[in-house]
Amino acid sequence: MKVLEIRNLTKRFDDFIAVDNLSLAIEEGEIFGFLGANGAGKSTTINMIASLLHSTKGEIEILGKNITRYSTFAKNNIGIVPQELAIYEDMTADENVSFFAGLYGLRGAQLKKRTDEALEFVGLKDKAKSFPKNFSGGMKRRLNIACAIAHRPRLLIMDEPTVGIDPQSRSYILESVKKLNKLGCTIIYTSHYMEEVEEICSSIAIIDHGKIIAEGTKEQLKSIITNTKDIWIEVTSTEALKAEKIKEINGVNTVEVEENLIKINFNAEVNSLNKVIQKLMENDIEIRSLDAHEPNLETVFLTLTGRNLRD
Ligand SMILES: Nc1ncnc2c1ncn2[C@@H]1O[C@H](COP(=O)(O)OP(=O)(O)OP(=O)(O)O)[C@@H](O)[C@H]1O
Repeated sequence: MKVLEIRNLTKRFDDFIAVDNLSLAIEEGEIFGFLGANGAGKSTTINMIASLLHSTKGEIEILGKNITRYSTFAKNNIGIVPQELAIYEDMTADENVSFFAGLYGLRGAQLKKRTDEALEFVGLKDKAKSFPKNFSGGMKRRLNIACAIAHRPRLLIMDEPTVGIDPQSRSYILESVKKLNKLGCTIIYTSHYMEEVEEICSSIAIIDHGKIIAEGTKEQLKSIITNTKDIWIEVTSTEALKAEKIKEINGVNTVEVEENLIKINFNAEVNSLNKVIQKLMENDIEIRSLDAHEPNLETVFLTLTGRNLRD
């Protein structure tokens, strides 16, 4: 069963095309990673799925029903954890959750029960009567999640839910995502943290300039780049290094410099390592060690878009 199907979705802001004829389908039970650099079009797409923004063209179906024609059905089956926190600081935690659950039509004993369950789920039951203005960033995020799940949506959309929070809350959120998914909720998860996406997502789409440029399981995405290899060169100093000079070498796809580490992605069919080493020696850059690395999602992203996910 497809929880979400998007066909030829386009969003224009005047002359600018933020989402460009995008098609996508998500099967029930997935944790779907939606990856893209800043400005790639993720939030615009998500806002159209959540009916917060009108599309210029195209169709969106939730559980087989068009979201414009069946707007109440769509609303009741979607939960959204927005990038910006959407909680009221001067309402207690349980009042916040009840308020949002109430917007989905829950009332009386059921509203109370679902509110308690949602707070318990995110580990804030003992804070039900506290005000979020006294919460840490991570606790506010968790409350935001409780507000989005109390009405038990079949599809939960999480837009960068772990930005700027402590590691403990972060792992709490990741565990809750997995637990929610086991309970039958399908999840769309956007993040700038590639390792999070590798850890929890069963399938992934990469969006760039409003278009899906790759889609599949982690393994499928990694297999796109079997014709490349990653070599990390540790040097004593990168001060004299001109990364562009290395990038010019035939067979070098990307070069990243992190402190004393140079990460190079090569085309496996061209032997360019000798030339790279020669270039480093010419610039009096002393090599400490050299390691071959398995490609990860970061490499896939870099190879396909020519950019880091976090710029
Ligand atoms: N209301 C708007 N009017 C004009 N341009 C917009 C509007 N909203 C978004 N854009 C543009 O559309 C593009 C896509 O933006 P969007 O917020 O969807 O990107 P994103 O992938 O979610 O990025 P981020 O990771 O920064 O949230 C950007 O270039 C942005 O400037």
